[in-house]
Amino acid sequence: MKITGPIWALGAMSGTSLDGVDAALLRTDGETITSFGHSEYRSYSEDERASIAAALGQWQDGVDVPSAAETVETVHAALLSRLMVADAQQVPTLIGFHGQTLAHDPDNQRTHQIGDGALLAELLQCPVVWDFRSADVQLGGQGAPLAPFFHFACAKYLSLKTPTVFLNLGGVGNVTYVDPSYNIPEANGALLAFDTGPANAPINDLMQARLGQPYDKDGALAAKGSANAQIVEKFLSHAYFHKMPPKSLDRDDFVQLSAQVEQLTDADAAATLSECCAASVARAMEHFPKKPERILVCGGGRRNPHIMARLATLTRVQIDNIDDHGLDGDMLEAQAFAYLAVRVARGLATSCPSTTGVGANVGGGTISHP
Ligand SMILES: Nc1ncnc2c1ncn2[C@@H]1O[C@H](COP(=O)(O)OP(=O)(O)OP(=O)(O)O)[C@@H](O)[C@H]1O
Ligand SMILES: CC(=O)N[C@H]1[C@@H]2OC[C@@H](O2)[C@@H](O)[C@@H]1O[C@H](C)C(=O)O
Repeated sequence: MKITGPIWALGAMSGTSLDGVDAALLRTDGETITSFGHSEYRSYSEDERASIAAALGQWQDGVDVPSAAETVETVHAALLSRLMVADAQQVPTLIGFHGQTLAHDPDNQRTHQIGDGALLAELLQCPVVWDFRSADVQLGGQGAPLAPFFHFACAKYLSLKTPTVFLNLGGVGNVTYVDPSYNIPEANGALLAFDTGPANAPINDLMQARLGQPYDKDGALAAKGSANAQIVEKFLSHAYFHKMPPKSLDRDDFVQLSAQVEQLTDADAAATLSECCAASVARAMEHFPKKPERILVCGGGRRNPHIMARLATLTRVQIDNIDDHGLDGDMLEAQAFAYLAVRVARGLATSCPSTTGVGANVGGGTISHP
């Protein structure tokens, strides 16, 4: 398809925290953000979440995967079809569909997202860009994070002038260091991105297992406890923190952390896991070329005042909720995949050496037409 100017694109992401699907409209030419459109969130029901959780870690479309893939496809189809007709002024001509990551192992050049984009293209009667990560990992990259080019565009949209960090606190945490004084995102020094460590996933798992709740609302439980310093120290000695970026994580790469807090009270366990999240972001600061002026936090973790306070203390950098800058911190990832879809359709790169460690700029993603 030929794209000669800004179009409305619809992006969707089902993230590693397994809470639900975000979908958002964005008007862009794949370089500049023209405007942000409607968005909607659809949480997974307990059964849907359980079907996906049961398939985590699987590489093949085996016995459990079809039901998880079907869940992902059905929920996306319903949500996306609503947004396609939400506003006659925002009708999308392209969809960016991330799917749900079940497993991620870039060292062995593999990553697995479920959800069939070709099927969605048929159902929605709209071209769908999907399978964004495979090309990058096959070429030796990390395949993640992929939001950095979009973060660069957001920095321009916000007219930022100084080095800024975008921090996403989802199931896993990831950062993009942006120096907006450069004109092209691929330029060396303009972008550096990597996963910081586990963020909400271990906290959610703890809350579910011990209290039958999906997450630690407002960090209330963590705020009542004390972090176990030994466990945090051991966590920070993990080889991942000694690796140079770019680097990325699978949701459950730190699964041993959950076992380590087993003996702690609920509150101390939540405080310890929250501290690990904040401490791993503080560690990430070591890799940035310059001290950023501020960290703009997006993703569900920005709603956790306990983690936000610990971030401010540990990083000694101003921590801002990205919403206070006029963006919607819940929707950045969905918007990122709308943006990346347009880039794929235009043959532009979606990752580069400083964002995924791939040898040269890569345009990932497959386009399926109805
Ligand atoms: N009020 C709140 N208090 C504490 N935590 C919250 C709150 N609201 C959301 N969260 C956390 O944020 C999570 C959702 O975050 P988000 O939607 O950014 O994750 P995701 O997109 O699934 O993950 P990823 O970025 O890893 O793909 C919830 O599962 C919960 O842990
Ligand atoms: C393999 C995979 O799905 N990774 C996700 C995950 O969730 C957060 C972090 O880990 C990030 O690297 C990535 O998602 C975002 C959207 C990204 O690619 O930028």
